This record gives sequence, structure tokens and C-alpha cells, in this order.
Amino acid sequence: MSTVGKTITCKAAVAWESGQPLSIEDIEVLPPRAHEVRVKIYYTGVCHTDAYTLSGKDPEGAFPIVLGHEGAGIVESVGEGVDNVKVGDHVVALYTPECKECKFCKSGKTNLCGKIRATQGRGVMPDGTSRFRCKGEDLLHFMGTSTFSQYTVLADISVVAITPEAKMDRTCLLGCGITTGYGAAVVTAGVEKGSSVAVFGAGCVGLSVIQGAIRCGAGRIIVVDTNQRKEEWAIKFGATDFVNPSKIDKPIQEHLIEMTDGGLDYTFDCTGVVSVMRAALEACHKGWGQSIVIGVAAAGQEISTRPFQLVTGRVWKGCAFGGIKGRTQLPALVDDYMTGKLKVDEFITHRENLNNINNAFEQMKAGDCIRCVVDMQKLE
Ligand SMILES: NC(=O)C1=CN([C@@H]2O[C@H](COP(=O)(O)OP(=O)(O)OC[C@H]3O[C@@H](n4cnc5c(N)ncnc54)[C@H](OP(=O)(O)O)[C@@H]3O)[C@@H](O)[C@H]2O)C=CC1
Ligand SMILES: N[C@@H](CCC(=O)N[C@@H](CSC=O)C(=O)NCC(=O)O)C(=O)O
Ligand SMILES: [Zn+2]
Ligand SMILES: [Zn+2]
Repeated sequence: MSTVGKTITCKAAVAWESGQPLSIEDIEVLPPRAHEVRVKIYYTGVCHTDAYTLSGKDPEGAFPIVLGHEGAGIVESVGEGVDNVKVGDHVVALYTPECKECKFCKSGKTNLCGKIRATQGRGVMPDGTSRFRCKGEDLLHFMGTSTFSQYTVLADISVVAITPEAKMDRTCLLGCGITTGYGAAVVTAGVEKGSSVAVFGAGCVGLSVIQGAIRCGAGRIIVVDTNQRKEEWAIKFGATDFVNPSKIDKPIQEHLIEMTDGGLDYTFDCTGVVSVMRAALEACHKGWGQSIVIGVAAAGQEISTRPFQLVTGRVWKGCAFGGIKGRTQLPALVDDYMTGKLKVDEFITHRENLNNINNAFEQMKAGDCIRCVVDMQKLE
């Protein structure tokens, strides 16, 4: 029986309050309204940003909410006026939407889109209301995606159709971590052939920066991580050097400057630790080194350095989703994956079913997880 136009009851992992495990609930998912799309989510990754918001450290975090933003699924129904996707399309959810019409989208200078950012940040659909109900209460949406539900509703500008040939348990990871790191190197930094790169933090994001840097022809790629177990990962992905700062008897930036005859051409923070962001900037070469902040730092955290670091030519910048425009550029990344030019399978270290999604959060904390993929349609 068709579900089009009807409310769907399905399972979702609900975050009722901060700091508590997610709770598997039956929720009601309302039909999509104009310029909205309802998607059956097959797989979702679990990102540190989900854990960050669940922890209560996100200034935009509010509860109860359906978290998740690294998801892939199939369009179940569309609202009036939707013309970029159709029922049956395989899609990836985009927490950085692309309307192609706003000042940001038309600028040619950023992948950030302004069209629905305000309502997305408040956890509601663009018309200011929620499509999720549970136990008589509205649930908030997260990052415009809420992929921890078997069905979710997104703005049409927050989905991109991709080839159905690509497996959804892999493409979900292109919804955040892999695209973010890869894009940060290729699009945001524009790493040049032969240049030197330092990547701070070798999780999914940092390993993806390595992939992007290699694609750009970087010469030396130094990975800096306090977790010694990441050395093997870094080398496997193509890093030339690995440094564990806890084994160095001087500030890591000094050590890197010595290793590279004056500093790096490009550095990337993939930790979210503000002291690391400073070290990454200060490890850049005088005159031209660029440091890209990718990590998300907790509420109240601030970055600092001597302004002299910038006066003497170092550049500090950052990016969301790697600077990648989801609707325009993600299909090509999927093609790169399909033709073996982009690693995705290698990132999956853990798998869980929806009922055990909390295990994915525990695995992230344990330090040997790159990505856990959750099968949203399998409960047991
Ligand atoms: N800007 C954006 O669009 C996006 C940002 N993010 C953010 O990027 C960051 C990285 O994500 P992800 O790769 O999934 O995270 P991971 O935790 O998997 O990777 C971070 C790595 O950094 C290591 N680390 C922690 N502290 C330090 C330190 N002081 N010096 C060096 N290494 C350190 C960690 O070690 P250990 O294993 O011991 O913890 C871990 O190996 C997160 O903050 C996330 O929220 C993610 C996606 C998109
Ligand atoms: N809500 C937080 C900021 C969280 C954040 O920086 N999110 C990134 C994506 S992280 C993905 O895993 C992002 O897209 N930022 C740009 C944006 O417009 O949100 C806070 O308020 O500090
Ligand atoms: Zn993420
Ligand atoms: Zn826009």
C-alpha cells in the first residue's frame, strides 16, 4: 500500500536529553510539504559532531531531537514543486544545502548556503515546523538531515541524487567525514603539486585530507596524532611521516618547523582541539603557509595566536563540508569512488543495526573506530 501523502510510523533513535543514550522509539513522520522530500534512510554513519551535539556542548543543540547527518537512502515521496529529485532516486543527505539562488550560492566563493540556515539551526523545517512526532511531542530536526530515523524529511535543496549503482552503506559516508577532509585539501586549500602538508588528527576527516592531498600531488604529508594506533592508518592512506606529539619534548609546531626547513605549506586541524588549531597555524611556513580549521570545538572555546603569525603571512581559514557544493559536486565524488579513485570502503571499521546505535557512540570514544555504519532498516 502506498505511503505517499500519509504519516509514516517508523523506528528512530531519539535523543530526549543531552548526555543520555539515544532511545529507540516509534515515531511519526509527516508527509513532505512544498519543496520537501521524504527519504527512507537505509544507512547512516555516526560522526563526532553527532556525539558533540548529544554531549550538550553544541550551542545550537536542543532536545528532544533526531540526530544524524551522514545518511543515504531512497526518495519515498516529494512535496509540491520538487523538481531536483523524484520518487525512487538514491540520495545522500546534505547538511550543507545548495539552493543555487542565494547570495552565498551565487558568490562562487563558498559552499555555504544561506537559504535555510536559520531554521536548520533551530531544528525545524524551512516553514518553522517539525515533521517528527513522538509520544505527543514534536521532535527537532538536526542539521537539516536527521538520518537516525528510518524515514526523514529534508528540504529539497538538502538532497542530491546519485547513481543507484553505488552501495548506500558506502555513499552515506560521503555525506560528511570523507567529503569534508577530501574537499578541505582539494577545494578549500587547493593543495599544490609538491607542497608539504601536516594533518593534525587521523580520524575519518584527517585520513580524507590525506586522500585529497595525494590527489593534488602533495610531496610530504606529515600526520600528527596523539593516538599511536593511528600511525598504521596514516601510513596506509599514504602519509610520508607520523609524529606523536606526546613523544616529542618540545612544542609540536617547533618540531614540525625543524622537520620541514621552516614550516609547512598547508596544515589541517582535524581534532577540534583549540590548542591544536594554534599549533597547526604556527607550524605553517612564514610568508605563505595556510592552516585550515576543520575540527568542531565546544561552546565557549576560542582560538588565539600572536597576530605576528598572520602579519608574517600565514593564513588561517576554515571550512564546512570541505567547501564542497553538495548538489553540484557530490555526484562526481561518487563516480570517483565507483572508479576506484576515492577510498570509502576502507573507512568502515564497525557496523551496527539501529537497535544498537548507542554502541557506535561508545566505539568512537574507544579510539580504534574510523567510522561505524548503522543499518537503519535492520533492528536486530
Ligand atoms: N568542519 C566540518 O565540516 C566537519 C568537522 N568535523 C569535525 O572534525 C573533527 C574530526 O572528526 P573525525 O575525524 O571524525 O574525529 P576522530 O576523533 O576520529 O579523529 C581525531 C583524531 O585526532 C586525535 N587527537 C585528539 N586530540 C589530539 C591532539 N591534541 N593532537 C593530535 N591528535 C589528537 C584523536 O585521537 P583519539 O583517537 O585518541 O581521540 C583522533 O585520532 C571533529 O571535531 C568533528 O566534529 C567533522 C566533519 C565535518
Ligand atoms: N552548531 C555548532 C557548529 C557545528 C559545526 O560547525 N558544524 C559544521 C559541520 S560539522 C559536521 O560534522 C558546519 O557545517 N558548520 C557550518 C554551519 O553553518 O553550521 C555551533 O553552533 O558551534
Ligand atoms: Zn559530520
Ligand atoms: Zn543557497
